[in-house]
Amino acid sequence: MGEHNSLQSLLQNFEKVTNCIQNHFSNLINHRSLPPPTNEKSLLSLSPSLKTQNNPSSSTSGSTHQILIKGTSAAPVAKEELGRATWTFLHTLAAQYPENPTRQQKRDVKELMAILSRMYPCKECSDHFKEVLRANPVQTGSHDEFSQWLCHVHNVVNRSLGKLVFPCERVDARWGKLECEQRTCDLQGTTNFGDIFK
Ligand SMILES: Cc1cc2nc3c(=O)[nH]c(=O)nc-3n(C[C@H](O)[C@H](O)[C@H](O)COP(=O)(O)OP(=O)(O)OC[C@H]3O[C@@H](n4cnc5c(N)ncnc54)[C@H](O)[C@@H]3O)c2cc1C
Repeated sequence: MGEHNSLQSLLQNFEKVTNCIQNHFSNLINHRSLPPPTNEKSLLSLSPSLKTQNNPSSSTSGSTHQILIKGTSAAPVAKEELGRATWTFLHTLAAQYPENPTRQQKRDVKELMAILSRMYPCKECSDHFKEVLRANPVQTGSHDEFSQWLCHVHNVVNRSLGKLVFPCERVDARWGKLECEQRTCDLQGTTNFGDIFK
């Protein structure tokens, strides 16, 4: 009888601990999901071929392979967050832009800016950026030219948003190359045959 009671209280304690862990996890999951979860479940479907490719040992039985992410949906990205990420990308690219770019690199950078002005996923921003590009054609002649040009157009956007202007003589101190071992992050064309055909 005594043994039975202590086993029962042990099981009750175990249940409390598992409930507590479950609550923590569901709080964590709900915290990530913005906007608030609906009754719908988000489905992330993997095609059978993809699943087997990525994990050949996985079972392929059944007609569908679905991961159910209960009550979660990807949080929307704020315009500011997207802007900061894009400027980080662009200034890092400028930091790695070579002193003597190839013709292809010059073309690519111009095209990238043109595409950005058409496809940047904020219409108000891309419309404004089109005008900025028209008034300030991309300067691609060298590392200094491109990074100073980018700093200048970023300042044009800053001004239009009532933000402080950044001192462009400090752009190389603010933005560095991507941290990477053994030059594996160098822009394509800086260390290969591309340079021969400049
Ligand atoms: C092409 C483009 C167009 C955009 N157009 C709009 C728009 O029309 N309307 C809108 O609301 N938002 C727009 N944005 C977003 C906006 O520019 C900011 O990214 C956003 O408001 C967040 O600003 P932030 O103050 O965090 O710093 P950000 O402007 O994002 O800058 C990030 C960091 O870059 C550094 N920095 C700032 N200025 C310079 C500079 N001139 N040169 C080098 N480094 C600098 C600073 O350290 C700063 O913290 C645009 C973004 C991009 C990439």
